[in-house]
Amino acid sequence: MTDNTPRFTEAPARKALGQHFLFDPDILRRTALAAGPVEDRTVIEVGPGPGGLTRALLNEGAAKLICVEADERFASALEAWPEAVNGRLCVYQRDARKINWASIIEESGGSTPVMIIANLPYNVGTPLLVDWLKTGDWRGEMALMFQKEVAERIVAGPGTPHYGRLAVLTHAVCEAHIALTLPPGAFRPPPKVESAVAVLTPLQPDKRFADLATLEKVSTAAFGQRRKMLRASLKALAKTRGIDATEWLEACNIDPTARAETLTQQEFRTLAETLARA
Ligand SMILES: C[S@@+](CC[C@H](N)C(=O)[O-])C[C@H]1O[C@@H](n2cnc3c(N)ncnc32)[C@H](O)[C@@H]1O
Repeated sequence: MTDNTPRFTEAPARKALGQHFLFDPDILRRTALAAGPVEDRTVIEVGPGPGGLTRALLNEGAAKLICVEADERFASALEAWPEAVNGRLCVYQRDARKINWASIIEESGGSTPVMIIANLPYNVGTPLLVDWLKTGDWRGEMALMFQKEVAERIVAGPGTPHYGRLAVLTHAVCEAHIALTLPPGAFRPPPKVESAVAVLTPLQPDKRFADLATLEKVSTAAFGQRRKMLRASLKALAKTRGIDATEWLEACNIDPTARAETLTQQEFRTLAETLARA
């Protein structure tokens, strides 16, 4: 197998683009396979950089690999790879925050559900994830490298310190666990903190919660003032719908003096459903 991965010294890291690169073949293979086999699948990779994970995904048999990279140095190097020339690798030099994912999947001839596997730039990882969670029809399994604390916020359950909006939104549509934790020294240049790969697997369609927009409003309000009782933290949101927060909570069989961190996924769903009907 040809290895056209440029070496780190050829392209100094750009801090503003959150560039911390992986070169260890074992780590790259484990990341590529963290969400399951990629063989014969269409995969999206955001931020391929010098292409270590890209090469691992191709070596593991991804049928179509769609890469979105903001840095023109890396995008143009990847465009010269033989897989890009023969169409198996599709490179888009773009800002991933501005991508219409459904249209690039169609344009590149990919098949759904599409896996998303990426070592994400720290500053854009969370908004991208929230965007993908809200996308129902084309997204499949995801294996996403974040700073460890963000990965912990994604997989957290009720009553734990990292439980918040991100966990509530994630568990509305996916199961999630941490597959791999990496020390700063695994990257070049090393970041300041540890990193971890969060694996998200879509729930069966009948187990998914459809109204993520309302769920996001409820969880954002509830955790926005996480030390407050729910009757206080949800007061302003309830008012926008002309309802009383205490009555709303009681109608959902939730103690109005409880705090957001104790609510289960089902209780958040019930709150969102009731609010949407108000
Ligand atoms: C943490 S590095 C990962 C690089 C490579 N995947 C690896 O594991 O070695 C993040 C990559 O995302 C790219 N990037 C940063 N912001 C981006 C954006 N908004 N859209 C697309 N790519 C972006 C960076 O240029 C960089 O290549």
